[in-house]
Amino acid sequence: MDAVSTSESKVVVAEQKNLSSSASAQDLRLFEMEHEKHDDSSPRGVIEACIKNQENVSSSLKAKPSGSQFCLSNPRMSSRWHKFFKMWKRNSIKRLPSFPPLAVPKISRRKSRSVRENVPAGFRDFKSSWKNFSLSDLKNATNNFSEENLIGKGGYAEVYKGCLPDGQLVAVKRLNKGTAGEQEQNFLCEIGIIAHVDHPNTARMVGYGVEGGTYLVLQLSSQGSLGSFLRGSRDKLDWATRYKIIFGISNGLLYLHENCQRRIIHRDIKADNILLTEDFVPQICDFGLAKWLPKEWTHHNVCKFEGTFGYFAPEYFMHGIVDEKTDVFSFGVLLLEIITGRQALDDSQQSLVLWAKPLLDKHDEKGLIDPVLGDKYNPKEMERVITTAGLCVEQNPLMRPRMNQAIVLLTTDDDSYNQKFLRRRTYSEELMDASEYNSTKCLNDLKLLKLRHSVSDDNIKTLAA
Ligand SMILES: Nc1ncnc2c1ncn2[C@@H]1O[C@H](COP(=O)(O)OP(=O)(O)OP(=O)(O)O)[C@@H](O)[C@H]1O
Repeated sequence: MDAVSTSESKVVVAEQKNLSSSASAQDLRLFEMEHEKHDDSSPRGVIEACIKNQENVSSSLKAKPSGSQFCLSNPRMSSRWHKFFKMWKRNSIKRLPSFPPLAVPKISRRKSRSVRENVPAGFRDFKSSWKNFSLSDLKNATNNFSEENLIGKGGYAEVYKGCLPDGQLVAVKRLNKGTAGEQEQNFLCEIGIIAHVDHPNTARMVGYGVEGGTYLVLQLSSQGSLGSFLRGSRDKLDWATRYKIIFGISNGLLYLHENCQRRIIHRDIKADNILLTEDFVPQICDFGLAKWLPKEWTHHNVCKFEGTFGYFAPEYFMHGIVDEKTDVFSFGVLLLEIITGRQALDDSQQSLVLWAKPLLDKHDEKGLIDPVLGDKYNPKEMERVITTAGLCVEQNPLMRPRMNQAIVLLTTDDDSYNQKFLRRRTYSEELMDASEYNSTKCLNDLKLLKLRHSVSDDNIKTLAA
């Protein structure tokens, strides 16, 4: 049996909106939360937009639609995503061959063109190749969801290895944690993001199932997760493989942040969410927490504190701020794990960032590098990865590189670029002095966090890293 991967340090620490001590920041957060509810750019927003479109389509066949009739402020819209899910389930059981948004009513060619033009961009690209699996298809594939087929467990789901009748190996993700409503929501969020994602370094979906639960069917990554190599008894990875993995993850993350149709922030970059193909090509998976950010937004504020301890950027747990730099911080933690062979949080809940910071500051490469590697690594590559990791886990987001800069840092020996970046850091350091991310503020916020959520002193130390 394959080793079962678990993410026990996964947390959902509940409402965090009162953490910020400033009233105006809170007001802004509440205002943004209100906007989030009507945000066309979130997965749910797009799904609502789709229903809006579908209703427009059907009414356009019956009567002249009034544009405002379907605006998001219409009270009927509030429960639409739920209606959508119900409709989907109903259609699904009728075994529609493809994802519902493509199943628009039959209309004339001219109307069809105007309908297509009205379909939100994301929905035009929903994969018609996705298969809709019945519950019995999935049971047959996974040997009735047997223990032997269980290959992973996360905070939201259990993942089973499966084999389709044509011999294709798949991973069946059964979203079975939380209430039925939460399962639906997680399912729609994940599917809403993954529909837009198409890159060699992101997980590939084969289909879905909505009968007797909610299921995502993904291509099987036969080497399992990077997490399973970093802990446990599997053979340790050599440096060439580690470097290939680092390069692939950085490309995948750059794609999500900058090159995908929408700006996607993953929010849960960690070793367990990096799958490895037979040839150790890394694929970012688990888009359950991912967020879309409209181009014009600098960042997003979240009201629910979700993610994995050990990978949180300080601005995220202190203020709920989500943007590219929160992913960059988690990517930095991941780099440190790959360099050192240590975990983001060890068995005694000590933070890797806290442990590594003094060594990074002293440029103590020998102290950082995984002893398993001995001297079997490319020193230039190692130096570049260490420098990049150090920058990515900077406490102040301004000092962290964007992913396109991280890739240059990881791949170039051009000292002038590195120096330019490091000079910018000096300026940012000055900014940091004036910023709210000073240690007193940080400790105050952490004490509040402790009071509100019974976080242990050890975790406070960890979070302060
Ligand atoms: N396509 C796949 N191929 C092989 N293994 C997979 C695949 N998808 C998931 N897994 C395994 O299952 C584990 C859990 O999957 P995933 O992270 O998607 O679940 P989750 O409940 O959303 O987790 P999390 O708590 O991180 O949100 C992964 O760490 C990995 O070990």
